[in-house]
Amino acid sequence: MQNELIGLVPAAGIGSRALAPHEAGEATPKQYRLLAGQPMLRLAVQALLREPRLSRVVVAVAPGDTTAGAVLADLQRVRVVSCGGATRADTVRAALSHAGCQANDWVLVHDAARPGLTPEALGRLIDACLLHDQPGLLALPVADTVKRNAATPPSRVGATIDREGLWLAQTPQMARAGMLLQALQADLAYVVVPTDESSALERLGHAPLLVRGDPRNFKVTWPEDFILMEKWL
Ligand SMILES: Nc1ccn([C@@H]2O[C@H](COP(=O)(O)OP(=O)(O)OP(=O)(O)O)[C@@H](O)[C@H]2O)c(=O)n1
Ligand SMILES: C[C@](O)(CO)[C@H](O)COP(=O)(O)O
Repeated sequence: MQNELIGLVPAAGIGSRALAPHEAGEATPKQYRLLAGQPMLRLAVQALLREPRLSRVVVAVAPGDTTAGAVLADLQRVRVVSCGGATRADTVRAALSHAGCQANDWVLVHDAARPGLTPEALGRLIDACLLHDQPGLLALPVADTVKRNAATPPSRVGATIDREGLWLAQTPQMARAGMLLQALQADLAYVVVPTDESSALERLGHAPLLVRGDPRNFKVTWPEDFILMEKWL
């Protein structure tokens, strides 16, 4: 049997940085906020489903979350699992165990907060990983001059960082399911939690491929990002 390509969307975050200062803690998690009339999670899942090589998409939500089931109910090839954890890495690790995939299947982990994923960028990532039989991720070379903040407030420049060779990581990040699960399990021994799948793989000595992403695939993180993403969409 051929190895499956499976989308995995961690969607158990609360979107704290997306809250405007006046918004209460009761606000809707950002993945369910509407963009062009559609919940952001639904748009991110649909972006994956547009790729015919993906056999299915698994969406991992926080225990007790009933919203995802409702907003994704009519989509084929989608399964919601309630195994969200305290960090994104915890959510992805648990979802891998619930996804029913074989060790050699490919998993494409994609943020619910990146609804602007283009079919071209997704296709590039899959082509590269399959061609080289290597894990990989979408990313963009840093275009701006990079500053490090000084240690003491107020914010001021502590140093200018050489941007040569620096890339900003996006998602999807693609790897064999077995390799990724092993990396995320090994990672439990570290104090610093990996913020993406690539970091976990790097700690095991892997060097995921950097595949050119797309500016439209930015992560909706701050309140003003909703307006920008809506314009793109
Ligand atoms: N415990 C967590 C934390 C994050 N995520 C998911 O990881 C993706 C990227 O995370 P981010 O954009 O940082 O989302 P939040 O953690 O929700 O945002 P914030 O850090 O601002 O609270 C999102 O799809 C988010 O739902 C998750 O599944 N489980
Ligand atoms: C995985 C990721 O989107 C890569 O840029 C990012 O690391 C996740 O966001 P977070 O802010 O680190 O949770």
